[in-house]
Amino acid sequence: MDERLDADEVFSYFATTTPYPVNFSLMKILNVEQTRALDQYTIEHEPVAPINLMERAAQAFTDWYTARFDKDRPVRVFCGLGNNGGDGLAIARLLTQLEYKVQTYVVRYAPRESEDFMHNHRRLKLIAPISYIENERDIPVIRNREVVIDAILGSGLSRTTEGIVQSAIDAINHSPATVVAVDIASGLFADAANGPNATIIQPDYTVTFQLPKLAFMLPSQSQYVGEWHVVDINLSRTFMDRTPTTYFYTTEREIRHLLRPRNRFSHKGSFGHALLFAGSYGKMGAAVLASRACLRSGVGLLSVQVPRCGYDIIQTTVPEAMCQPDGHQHILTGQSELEEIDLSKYAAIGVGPGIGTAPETLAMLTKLLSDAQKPLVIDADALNLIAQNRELIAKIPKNSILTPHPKEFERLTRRWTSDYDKLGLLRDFAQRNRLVVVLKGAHSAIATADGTTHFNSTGNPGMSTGGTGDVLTGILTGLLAQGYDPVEAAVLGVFEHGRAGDRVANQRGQIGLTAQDIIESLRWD
Ligand SMILES: NC(=O)C1=CN([C@@H]2O[C@H](COP(=O)(O)OP(=O)(O)OC[C@H]3O[C@@H](n4cnc5c(N)ncnc54)[C@H](O)[C@@H]3O)[C@@H](O)[C@H]2O)[C@@H](O)CC1
Ligand SMILES: Nc1ncnc2c1ncn2[C@@H]1O[C@H](COP(=O)(O)OP(=O)(O)O)[C@@H](O)[C@H]1O
Ligand SMILES: [K+]
Repeated sequence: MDERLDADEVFSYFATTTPYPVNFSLMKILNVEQTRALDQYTIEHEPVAPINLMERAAQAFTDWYTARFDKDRPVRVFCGLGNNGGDGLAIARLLTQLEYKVQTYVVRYAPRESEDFMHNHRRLKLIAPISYIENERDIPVIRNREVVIDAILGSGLSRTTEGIVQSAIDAINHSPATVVAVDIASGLFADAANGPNATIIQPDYTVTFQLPKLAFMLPSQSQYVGEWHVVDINLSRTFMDRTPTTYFYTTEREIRHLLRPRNRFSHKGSFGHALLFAGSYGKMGAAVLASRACLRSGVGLLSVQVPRCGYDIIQTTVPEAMCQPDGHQHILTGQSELEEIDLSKYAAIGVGPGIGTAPETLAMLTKLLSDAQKPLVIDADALNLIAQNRELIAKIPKNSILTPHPKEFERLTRRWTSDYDKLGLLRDFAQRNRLVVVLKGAHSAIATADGTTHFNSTGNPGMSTGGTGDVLTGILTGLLAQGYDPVEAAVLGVFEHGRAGDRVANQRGQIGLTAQDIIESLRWD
């Protein structure tokens, strides 16, 4: 895109090239051009002088900082020459005025400074000394217990770091200090892959302005992000609402819009009848977990198709569910022992947890994909079977929800070269096949048929334990049965699955968390 476009032109540029996405997602992830245009639009239309907007940003950062760090911890603020550096200088002034022990350094990598940098430089100079880093000798020794505020480069990064910037970043990374990045770690591209061997700040925290950045969602970038927080600096709501994007971040606000309250006169018929195909000999736990999670997600009625060996297990551990044993003792074949399965009876169908990859199960899945008239939830071994028989992809009912973890997604597509490549693969796969694909992990990414991707905000590493994916399948099947459309079901289900995991982690820590705990912690109000 032409960098010279002004804020209004950016509106019309994106409005004509990007589809307007689903309306329940409020928190957007904008790209670098859009972020710049958002600043510019706010400056022109609020209106607010750029220097006052910078002051607002510095104040928001300082409020965040002072709520967490005591005055007795020495602070070293490293500033570049652009507006990120200007933020750093203003932060140094505000902290000095609050009697923090601040030392400020300007990394002089170029001959020119931004206007607002110079303004804040003059103001800080009046109350505190400023040191300049022009070569390696000027870099201070950074000690334990100190805090480094990294304001060398922000979202204006346009090339890989080098020279004295690189040396300063290396020194900060090798120091024992706690590092807090202003807006984004210096050297990290906000929405594109960094080349190999790039020198980038590795912060403990990133305090970013207004909206999260795409890089924050990606596992490979996490060392350059640390724990991240968004601070509100009142950038134009109008611009954010009107600017189309394909990336969203799901927070509790969106979820409140999605949840449907129950009508006083509702009955179990109002919440759908779900069917789960799950389990095989030795993997009946997956069927139990998915079934219980489905029931805890508000489904009206649940039936479970399991191999004959699973009949007593389901009947005793999930008494609320009806159980239909397969004709086979150990695996699902689709040949029901009792009666022919009439798919039309079910409001939603989930398939995959623990089913294994036997040829008879493949035959059952193939028939299910052809016969199903509604979107399915497809997980685990069902995905592995599809990956081994890729011609089945075209048979998946449109708008079905697929829930691969990264390995399963790789089997369905190919190995990716970077997390950005992976996001592209995910979007294309969902769009081309008209599916909803939940790529699971930290910040699970939900890609939809219209080309948008929703990143989840809940969940924790305690959830990396066997069976949590089966729980998600149960949840999603339960939501589809209640009439949520597939995108809503995926966004809502993934969020609540993670939120339940966070409740458990708060109560008993991450390490002891199990999949069953997640089921017991689900809440929908
Ligand atoms: N524009 C605004 O109104 C606001 C901007 N804010 C701050 O401004 C930042 C963006 O400011 P800028 O656009 O000035 O960007 P930066 O502060 O990131 O600096 C960009 C400058 O550095 C140069 N540069 C880029 N890559 C480099 C590299 N690898 N090595 C050396 N120099 C490099 C660029 O040519 C440009 O001159 C944000 O991250 C945020 O911290 C905040 O104050 C909020 C308001
Ligand atoms: N670090 C993490 N942060 C947030 N959620 C996580 C994390 N690790 C795993 N999860 C969640 O736990 C679930 C794991 O699913 P999956 O890999 O299919 O496990 P399983 O096959 O054992 O059931 C997914 O929903 C995933 O998003
Ligand atoms: K920075």
